[in-house]
Amino acid sequence: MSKLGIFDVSVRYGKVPALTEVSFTVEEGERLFISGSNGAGKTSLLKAVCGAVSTTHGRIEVDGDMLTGQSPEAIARLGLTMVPEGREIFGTLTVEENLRVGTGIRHDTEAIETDIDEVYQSFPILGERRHANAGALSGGQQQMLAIGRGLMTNPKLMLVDEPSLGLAPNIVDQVYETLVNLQNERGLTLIIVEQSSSRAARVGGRMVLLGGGKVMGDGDAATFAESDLLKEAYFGQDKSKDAT
Ligand SMILES: Nc1ncnc2c1ncn2[C@@H]1O[C@H](COP(=O)(O)OP(=O)(O)OP(=O)(O)O)[C@@H](O)[C@H]1O
Repeated sequence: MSKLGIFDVSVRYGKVPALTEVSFTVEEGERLFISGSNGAGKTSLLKAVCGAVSTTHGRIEVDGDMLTGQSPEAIARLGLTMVPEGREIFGTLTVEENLRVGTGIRHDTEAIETDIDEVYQSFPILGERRHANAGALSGGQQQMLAIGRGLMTNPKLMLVDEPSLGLAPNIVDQVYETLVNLQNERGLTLIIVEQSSSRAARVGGRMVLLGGGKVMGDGDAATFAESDLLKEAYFGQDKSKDAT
């Protein structure tokens, strides 16, 4: 089970408000896109859920368990994992070494091997290149590796920060196909930061639109992609530009 509840959450960096009283819930197995312009608070929201930044107000719960105030490790043990923006893989380590990063504290040696095999089943190319340095992989393969590493904790809820960043559109298609397949196979709840509303609309799902650290809209991604609200969130009152 992994119902996520975000209630009146605020985050500040010193005097800079990043999120102001953000509230919404996410159902088990749902696919939710977080969208909004640069600086809207998307990454801060993911980090708050994972415990990587402290909240200054409000609470975050998963299945009624309070996440607020817990360490990132404790939150990961509850079944949440974050795939960071920029992927943060270790280029000088091999693909397999990257998957093993973070398993050092686990004692279930057999389960680790099973988890690695399952990642290779989901991403055959990673299995083929398991002994290659991760830095030698293409951008798309590195994104797959970052997602694969996230799977090593057997998450119920995966938060993915801008998986399309820096990738060619056809590679982005592949990354999303993989994410959707993983979701269908594992019953994952997915929360994905995606700046392109047209991309979110094509993949399909719900969208929470952030603007200036606040929720500006919450609804079907395809409906939002057509709406003025989206342009307002990206460009204030200037609706002449394209937010796609
Ligand atoms: N470590 C930090 N220190 C100070 N201010 C920060 C820090 N991280 C983010 N901010 C500020 O908090 C606000 C929200 O930033 P955040 O990165 O969450 O937005 P975002 O929607 O993810 O933006 P982007 O699309 O550019 O990644 C911005 O005003 C940003 O400048």
